[in-house]
Amino acid sequence: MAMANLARRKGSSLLSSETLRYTFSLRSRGFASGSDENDVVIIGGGPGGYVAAIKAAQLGFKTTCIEKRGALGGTCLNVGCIPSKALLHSSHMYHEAKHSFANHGVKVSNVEIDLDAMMAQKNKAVSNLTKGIEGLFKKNKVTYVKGYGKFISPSEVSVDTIEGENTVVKGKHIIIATGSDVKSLPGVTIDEKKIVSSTGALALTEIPKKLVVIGAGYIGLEMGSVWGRIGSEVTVVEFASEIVPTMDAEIRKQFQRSLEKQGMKFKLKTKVVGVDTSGDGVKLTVEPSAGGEQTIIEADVVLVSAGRTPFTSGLNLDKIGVETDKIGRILVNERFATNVSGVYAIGDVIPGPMLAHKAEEDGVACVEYLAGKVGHVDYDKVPGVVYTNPEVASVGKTEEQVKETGVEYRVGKFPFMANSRAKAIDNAEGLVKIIAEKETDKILGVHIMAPNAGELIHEAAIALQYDASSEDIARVCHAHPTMSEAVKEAAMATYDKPIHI
Ligand SMILES: Cc1cc2nc3c(=O)[nH]c(=O)nc-3n(C[C@H](O)[C@H](O)[C@H](O)COP(=O)(O)OP(=O)(O)OC[C@H]3O[C@@H](n4cnc5c(N)ncnc54)[C@H](O)[C@@H]3O)c2cc1C
Ligand SMILES: NC(=O)c1ccc[n+]([C@@H]2O[C@H](COP(=O)([O-])OP(=O)(O)OC[C@H]3O[C@@H](n4cnc5c(N)ncnc54)[C@H](O)[C@@H]3O)[C@@H](O)[C@H]2O)c1
Repeated sequence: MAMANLARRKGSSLLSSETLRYTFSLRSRGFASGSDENDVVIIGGGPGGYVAAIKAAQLGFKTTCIEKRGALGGTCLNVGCIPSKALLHSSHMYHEAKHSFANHGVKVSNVEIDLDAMMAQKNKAVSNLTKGIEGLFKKNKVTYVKGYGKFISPSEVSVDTIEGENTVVKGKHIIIATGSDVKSLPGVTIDEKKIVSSTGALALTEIPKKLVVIGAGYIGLEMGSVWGRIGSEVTVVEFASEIVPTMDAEIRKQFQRSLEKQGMKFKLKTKVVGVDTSGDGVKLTVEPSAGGEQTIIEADVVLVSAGRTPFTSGLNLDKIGVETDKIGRILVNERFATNVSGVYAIGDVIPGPMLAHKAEEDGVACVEYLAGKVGHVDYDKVPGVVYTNPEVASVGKTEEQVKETGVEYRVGKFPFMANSRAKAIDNAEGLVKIIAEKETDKILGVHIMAPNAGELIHEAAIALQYDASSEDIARVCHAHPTMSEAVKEAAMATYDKPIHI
């Protein structure tokens, strides 16, 4: 995705005092007409769709958002980011109480897990947040239609509402934000009881004694951590030769060791070739990815987390002629326009990282372009975080990717073992790794493994966005004692020498 010039974007940003004038200019261009036709219609109310809807309304567009599930927030709020992070936090607290409190002189006895209470807390978090978005729609005057949308023409969407009626929503611009769904595996039928997707894994009613996870990616490692911390024996079967294949190799190796120390078992270079659910549990037949001798793994529950696939089912894309690629992703240009005039797409349904914050950025940029402004998303600088313990966060290129470009580079590292805050709290696993161009010292990638890596990474994200050098970070005064000082020291190690090792 082309990167817009930030300075230009700043220059073109709307001051609130200009909003009225701007809205008037939209009207004079035929927008916000006062008829029942919308300026912008969005199909899908996930992080891409609902953020695009709010931003469009804020820009003066008459906006309608159509969502089929009866709750806003999409996969992320309902069955993704939020419930998984709620369970990760609760299970972490249990694990800490059981295994770490005593080291800090906190004695607790009879630490027990109350699964119903844990699920209730997760459900409360989800429902508060989804209702919050409805509130934001009202505040911003976004019309919310609850139902399944399908194209009748490039400017008309027929909606089967959840009340059982049908209505047609018209728009000058229609944005497809229908997200993604679980990628199924041949011969493995998800029943959300014994064989579950992430959705089922977020709502199990009993702690499985044995959990087998298919796919060592984001979902497998996060959900495997949740259930492993509260008692499941977790085995992860991964087709590739490594876990999270997109991660920097050095960080990935340390990460795998850490998960193994926590009890997670890995069967790498292995594929599932058969599933038998006829007995009490599940029997999985696996064999080496390249073929070979078959073995059986037994499980009470199997989680299928081998990726997600764009969701466009029932939209009638064929009817209006919207082009997709071989794996069903909608093809768009740098302004998120499809090949059909007036139809756009954002989020998980188009190419790029399948992440909530990326979908949000797409949504904002797409409607900014519609408003004649300059949108901005740079897929090379989207941070990624695996919310395990420790967390692993990264932004920019891995060392392997930099090597492939042929650019000469330097690497600076700093372990949390040498960070005073990490030692003070007795949580010093992990490191910061910075990769910078040798000639210019420009930062190319930052990788962090630490308990709060998902928060620490944003300093690096800003640095990358502003083309900073490692010396730029190193010369910024960082508060003491903080984990962030490890980022500064890693930066010092990149262009010169660190102080504390
Ligand atoms: C278990 C799990 C954990 C995750 N954790 C994270 C995380 O921690 N951080 C992160 O960044 N990402 C995470 N993700 C990924 C994140 O959820 C997605 O990247 C994000 O939700 C994509 O947003 P979206 O708006 O493109 O699509 P979605 O969130 O999928 O929203 C699309 C919406 O469109 C609706 N829809 C579809 N078709 C129609 C139709 N025809 N008519 C009306 N409505 C329709 C759907 O009901 C859905 O609500 C996680 C995903 C999962 C499954
Ligand atoms: N923390 C987060 O940001 C977060 C959390 C959860 C999900 N997500 C998003 O949701 C998407 C889907 O998550 P996911 O974990 O399902 O996918 P993933 O792409 O992260 O990982 C899938 C893994 O399954 C492996 N795999 C594929 N086919 C296989 C097979 N037949 N047998 C064994 N292994 C196989 C792949 O090699 C890969 O390692 C992610 O790509 C991510 O974008 C993000």
